[in-house]
This record gives sequence, C-alpha cells and structure tokens, in this order.
Amino acid sequence: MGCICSKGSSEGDNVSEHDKDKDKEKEVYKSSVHMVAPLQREEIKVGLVNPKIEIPMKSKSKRTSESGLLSLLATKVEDDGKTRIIERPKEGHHKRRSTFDFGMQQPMSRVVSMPNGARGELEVAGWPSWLTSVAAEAIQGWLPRSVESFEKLNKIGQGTYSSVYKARDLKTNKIVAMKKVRFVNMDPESVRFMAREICILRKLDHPNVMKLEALVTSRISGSLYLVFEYMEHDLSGLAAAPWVKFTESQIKCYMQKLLRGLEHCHSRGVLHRDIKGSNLLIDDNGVLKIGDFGLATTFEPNQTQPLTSRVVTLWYRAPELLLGATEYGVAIDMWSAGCILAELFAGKPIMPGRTEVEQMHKIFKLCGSPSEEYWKKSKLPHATSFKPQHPYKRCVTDTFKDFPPSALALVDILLSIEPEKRGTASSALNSEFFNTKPLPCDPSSLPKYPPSKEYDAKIREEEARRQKPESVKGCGDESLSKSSRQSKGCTTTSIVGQGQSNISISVKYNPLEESGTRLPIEPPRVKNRNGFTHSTSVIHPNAAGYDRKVKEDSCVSQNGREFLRQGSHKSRAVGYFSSVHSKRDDEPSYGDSTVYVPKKSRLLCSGPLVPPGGSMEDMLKEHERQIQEAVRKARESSGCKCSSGCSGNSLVRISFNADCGENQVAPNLQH
Ligand SMILES: Nc1ncnc2c1ncn2[C@@H]1O[C@H](COP(=O)(O)OP(=O)(O)OP(=O)(O)O)[C@@H](O)[C@H]1O
Repeated sequence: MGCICSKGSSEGDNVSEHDKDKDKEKEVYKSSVHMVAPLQREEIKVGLVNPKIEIPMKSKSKRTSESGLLSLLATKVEDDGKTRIIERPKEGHHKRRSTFDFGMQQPMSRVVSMPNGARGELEVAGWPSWLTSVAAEAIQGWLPRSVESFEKLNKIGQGTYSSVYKARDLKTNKIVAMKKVRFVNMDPESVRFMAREICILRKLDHPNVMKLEALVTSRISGSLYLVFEYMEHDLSGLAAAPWVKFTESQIKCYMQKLLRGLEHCHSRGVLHRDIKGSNLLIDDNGVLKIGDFGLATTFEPNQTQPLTSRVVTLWYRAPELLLGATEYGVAIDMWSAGCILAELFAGKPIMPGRTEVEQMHKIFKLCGSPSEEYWKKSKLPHATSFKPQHPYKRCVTDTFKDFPPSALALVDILLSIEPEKRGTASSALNSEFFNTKPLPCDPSSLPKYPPSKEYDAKIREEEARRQKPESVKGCGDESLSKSSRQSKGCTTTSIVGQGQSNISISVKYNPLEESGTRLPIEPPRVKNRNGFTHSTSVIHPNAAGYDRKVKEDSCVSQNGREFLRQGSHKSRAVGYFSSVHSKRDDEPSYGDSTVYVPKKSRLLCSGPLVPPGGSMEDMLKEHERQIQEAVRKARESSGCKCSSGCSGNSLVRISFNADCGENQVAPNLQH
C-alpha cells in the first residue's frame, strides 16, 4: 500500500536517520497531506449517506460513491501514479477531536482523513455498528476494506484469540498477513480490548515494529481482520529450525532490532508486555519486527493507575510481576529482552518454569533472591509468600560463563532482580555488546531460510509424529529431531478449571529434560480475549485432538484502565500462585484449582494449594505434590495401564527428580 512514510530502507538501521525522516514527515503532515490506499477508497458502501454531512450541490449525484464522500473531505491529487488526498481547509465542517485521543500526534498513513469519529460517519464509511458502538476511537480516520478484496491463501498462525492467514491483496498483488480476530457474540468487552490493540498499533511507527496496514471487515461473518505485512519467520521458529545456527553477529543483529523496536514503543509510552520469540517476526530480508500487541498497554512516567501483574508469557516474566507488582514500567520488557538474549546464546530457554511458583524459584536460583532492602522497600503483594527463608546467591556469570564477555555483561544487567538496574532499551543499545566486534551483521546478509515459524515447527512435528510407524511409538521415545525437540507441539499435564471454566494449565513436554539437557517446549501462558496472560498455557488435548481455546481471565481493561473482575465464565484459580497471593479488593476470589486431563474426565482439586504465609520452600514442595497428585488422578481416570509415569491419554508421563527437586515431564506417545 502506498504510504507517505515509507522509507528508502525498510530496515531502519539508522534510527536517527529515521527520526529525521519522522520530522520531515510531521512537516508534510502539517500540511495535511495523507496517502490513501486506493482500495480503501473503494469500500464506501453504496447507499450509505451520512446525514450529518452537508453535500455540496455539485457532488449530489455522486453522494453514494466513494469519491462523493471523499470530495467532502479532501481533494485528490495524482502524483507519480499514487493518489494522495489533500484535506480541505476546514471550511464547512469543523474537525472535532476524538473524545479519546489515543496519542496519535502523527496522523495515520494509509488512511483518508475522516472529519470526526462520530458513529454515524463511521457507519457511512462502512464500519459495522458493533464496532462503531464500542470502538469508534480505534477506527476513527480509517476506512474499512472488504474481505472480498483479499484472496486467502493459507493459515500461517494460530493465536489465543486469533487465526492468522497469508493472503493476497487483490488490488496490489501484495502478500499480507491477515489476523482474524474472534469475538464471542460480539462481546463489547472483547471488542474494546481489540480496539486497544489497534489504538496502540496506530501509535507506533518504526521499522522494527509491525505496522498495521489496514482493517478489514466481513459483513457476512461479522469478523474483523487486522492486516499486516507478511513476515516469513519468527525468532522462535528460526531458533527451533534444525538448519539454523545463529552466529554472534546475527544474534547482535536481531537483538539490536528488538531493542530499537522497544526503544520506540517505550518512547511512545507503550509497554509491550509479551516479548518472546514467537512475537518477534522476521521477514525474508532478515528484518525483525515486534508483533502481537494484544497485551500491550500505554503508560505514563508518573502513572497512578494500577496495571495488572498477570502479563507476559511465564518464561519471560519479570520477578516484580510474579511478586504481584501493579506499578511497573519499561523494565518488564527489558527483562524479557534479557531472557531472549541469553536464550539465543544458550540455544534454549533459560528459565522454563511451568507455574508461577516454579518460575519464581528458577529466577531466584539464577539471579539470586532480592536483598532485604528490596523486600522492605518494594512492598510487593506476594513478597511474604515468596520470600525465601535463606537468600539465594546470584550465579548469572557462572551459569553463562561461555557467553562472549560483552554479551554476558548485558545479560547480567538485563536480568537484574531490581527493575531500575536493568536500564533502558537505549542504554542497552549503547552497551559494549553492540559496539565491539563482531558487530551486528546487516540483515540483508542473513541467510535465506525456508518459512520458519513456531507454527511451522508444530506442523513439522505433527507430521513427523504421524509418519512414525506405530512400532516405534511409545512412552519415553527420545528419538526426536531438533525441530521436534524445540518446537512447541506436545501438550502434557494440564490443570484446568472445571465445568464452564475456561482456564487451563498445560505443562509442555521437554524431551531434553529427560536426557539431561533442559529444553522445555512452550512457555505456559493463558491469554484471554481480553488480552491478559495467566501463568498457564492455552493448549490442551481433548478427545478430538488439540483444541486451542480462548481462556477466561479475571482481568479486563476498559478505556485504557485496567482492573480485575470476576470473569463471566466463573474463573477458577490458575497456577499455584493465584491461591496464595494477597487479594486486592477488586480481584475475584479464587476458590478452586482444578486438574486437567482429557476434557471429559476433568478432575477437581479444591482448596488453596498453599496456605497463605507459607514459605517459598513449602510452596515448592506443595507445588510438586499437587502435580504428582494431578498426574496420578489423570492416570486413574483415563484408565491407563501403562508402566509407571504414564498419565494415560493426557499425553504425559511425569517423574519426580529428587536431585533437582523438580518434576520431569515426558510425552506419552503411546496415546
Ligand atoms: N505479520 C505476520 N506475518 C506472518 N505471520 C504472522 C504475522 N503476524 C502474526 N503471524 C503469525 O501468527 C501467530 C499469531 O499471531 P499473534 O501472536 O499476533 O496472535 P495472538 O492471537 O495474539 O497470538 P498469541 O496468543 O500467541 O499471542 C504468530 O505467532 C505468527 O506466527
């Protein structure tokens, strides 16, 4: 699509150059020149007339056409084959500001300027009423594209609340990614949440941040699609691909792009809150862009509004979030970036916890437990529960002693327990790591890889499993390829809410855990349609195979304000943490924790998992006991006759390793 802000270099290696461009852009925009995607202008629905717009006599014959509407707002200019719309000086109608200014100091590219966000006008433009009624701010200034103007090619990704398709824009022939957002009965809360993602995406404009290109509505299915440029890979998928081995300068290149993207988000007051490999998309030219802003939020330096601590996929979640912080900042994204940096050098996730308790424990074991002063000062809600009886010593430098020194130094800073010590994206970019040889490579010099997404890795693994003869399948099969080992396909033990509850915990299989190399599969996570993450994963097996479902959560954000609520689906406790943390007034009470196995035979373990006030050690012990218990019940209920450790058709085999005090999970390939 044409875009006035397109850069000569799409990669944006030089941010200051980019910023200069931005200034120029602002100048251009000051003169109210907007680029319009030709298709967008053709989506005006025939017969829809905005009663509020007084139509000039000479336009009346065209009142139902796109040009008729546009002529009210702007004048078309043909320039080098591209069409621009120049807004008319504000004669006739006053350009009102939205009631909710989502910080878009910079006008949107790729859109026609609409006079205001009034519902009627948006509906004239072709937006469905379910969207205009609750999310007018998100779509203001944009015109919808119709789904017929794209050719769907194939499915390329599956998110918690969305399916992503590769598609061809029939007007431009460009290949794009279309993220189809699912709404349950057009639930206004869900729509509002999606609107928040759109508003945030519209605030951002950087070569290392996914750009929202257009919005598409389907009148028939009532769906909404977010259109992005198509990216062939994601960092998780690439790291998992058997044919990929990153060099130091490649790691520097990806990390530099990630940090530049983060620097931009943070400078625009946006916290991503879900930085992880599968959200770092990479195109065929090696350009990395941060995607999936479903959990992102805006923040202000002196924000008083509490934020939810239930964000970020568990393995990448900062300690202060696990401790229940509701006031936090850019440091949570910096922690995730530190986990990724270490993961890229280590070749595996560095802290693959299965539950919040275990995650906290892994963090303390690696990064040391916080100082007495920190415990006193921070007053974090779960501090009492998590404070270990004996402090843990930090061993980051020992653990990663094989890393290049400048990488180790940066990891050490980013994985600081105390948020203010992690620095910022800008300070990380100025660190020695990026300024010593080998320097970050140029993205264009990166090898060309076949499509490598986490989703592709899953498909490869499924395929490999299907092709494997029955005779070689069985409990404890360890003959798995790198791709299979590192991909995220195997679901094992799950703990799930009972009845109507939509929450589940899945523990992912880690074949290497059994063979000594610790390489778990998928970080436990739950994100509901409202966009919040829990400590749990969302995949669980059911009778018909894998069933990814939107999970309920207790957190809702409305008009940019976050609070916790009792979910309409009767949320149950998730993880071991929920049951021990001190309850906020507006937080739902969690009564039960339940144990998942196949859908039809869910089991319930009622009651708090750990008595409030228990020590970290007690919690861990209780935590392990609960997992063992869950597996035992799962096995019994599924009637499995396998040898010990097999949990029946729950697809898991768990054994307790007394040496490390942790459960080891293996796939039950027999089922
Ligand atoms: N622009 C894109 N180009 C190619 N693939 C994409 C693009 N955007 C997303 N995907 C694929 O679709 C998957 C799901 O997208 P996304 O993460 O945005 O959705 P989500 O519902 O928020 O998912 P999740 O629950 O994993 O956070 C991604 O992991 C990625 O593999």
